[in-house]
Amino acid sequence: MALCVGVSSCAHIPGGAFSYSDVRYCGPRLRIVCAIQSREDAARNTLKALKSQNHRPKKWLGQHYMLNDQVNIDMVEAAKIQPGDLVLEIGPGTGSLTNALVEAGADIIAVEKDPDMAALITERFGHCGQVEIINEDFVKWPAALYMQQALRKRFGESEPPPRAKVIANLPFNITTQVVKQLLPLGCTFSHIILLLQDEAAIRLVDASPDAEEYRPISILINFFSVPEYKFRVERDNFLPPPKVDAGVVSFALKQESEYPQVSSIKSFFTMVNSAFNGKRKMLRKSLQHLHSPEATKSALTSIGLLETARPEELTLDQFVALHNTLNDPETI
Ligand SMILES: C[S@@+](CC[C@H](N)C(=O)[O-])C[C@H]1O[C@@H](n2cnc3c(N)ncnc32)[C@H](O)[C@@H]1O
Repeated sequence: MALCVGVSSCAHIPGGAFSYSDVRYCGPRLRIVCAIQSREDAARNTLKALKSQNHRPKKWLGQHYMLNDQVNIDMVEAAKIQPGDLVLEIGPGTGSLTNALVEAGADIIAVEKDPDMAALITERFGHCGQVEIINEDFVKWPAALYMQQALRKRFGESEPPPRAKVIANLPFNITTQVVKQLLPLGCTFSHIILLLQDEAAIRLVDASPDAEEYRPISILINFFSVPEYKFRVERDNFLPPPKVDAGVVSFALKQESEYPQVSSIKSFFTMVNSAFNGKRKMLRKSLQHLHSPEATKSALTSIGLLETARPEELTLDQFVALHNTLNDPETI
């Protein structure tokens, strides 16, 4: 538990607010926590920061800024941030979520694509040893490599190897890409907390074959993580308000030893993607460029399914069994 033992300095931050630094006791070490603005000022400061830069939110970058600091605090709580945690934030924008992370005592690596916002957040948090700002497009940024190096630099070769967390009020247009990019990185990240379009949030956590939008990404999510829908966020909490409400989702990432046992992850997902290419087609047809229809029929019946099975009828475990049966020469 972080115990604030004294205010040590006070500084002005863009947007007219005052921030302060304090000293916290965090387990074995004392830690300086900086740049905390008063909670009720979050919306006002976001507006002022944008105005001071004459900044109009850029639609093509999905810039919908959070005005309700309680949402930021709830996201930080959902990520179970502890003082000293290393956190990757995607798209910090004006820094309202960054501020909540700083307040929780995290060290933050914030990747922002918009140079204007990167400059604004550098001005706001550059003085603070807790925040490193990187002006890059996240989808082209080598997240695993950079974060592994950052973990080693902070924690050395300690055992078990420490993992970072990811938190983001994500631009909606890169949601799927980010999920696909980050979920297989269970040796680097332990938890990923994302604020998404509510419809996407519900769809991503509901990976049962009965779900309307059961797709390869549903299989991918459950293969690499344990997803959980956390809470809904009404659209009027954002500036400008988006056309739809949002929702917060948490993914607890599995480590490699916890993945379902398949002989090759690559060939497993090749099979899953091929299966759904022919959605509503029987698997014996959609998989015929990988396995003969006879082999698929025989594998399906040997794992207790009908030889007419279609991809939307199979659970993750059944896909795993199908893959392993089809790829084990002795069982066919
Ligand atoms: C929905 S806003 C969230 C801003 C801020 N975190 C908040 O909660 O108010 C999304 C942010 O992501 C940034 N962004 C958009 N595409 C990005 C990308 N490919 N890589 C990194 N940042 C991106 C935008 O410039 C914007 O600052």
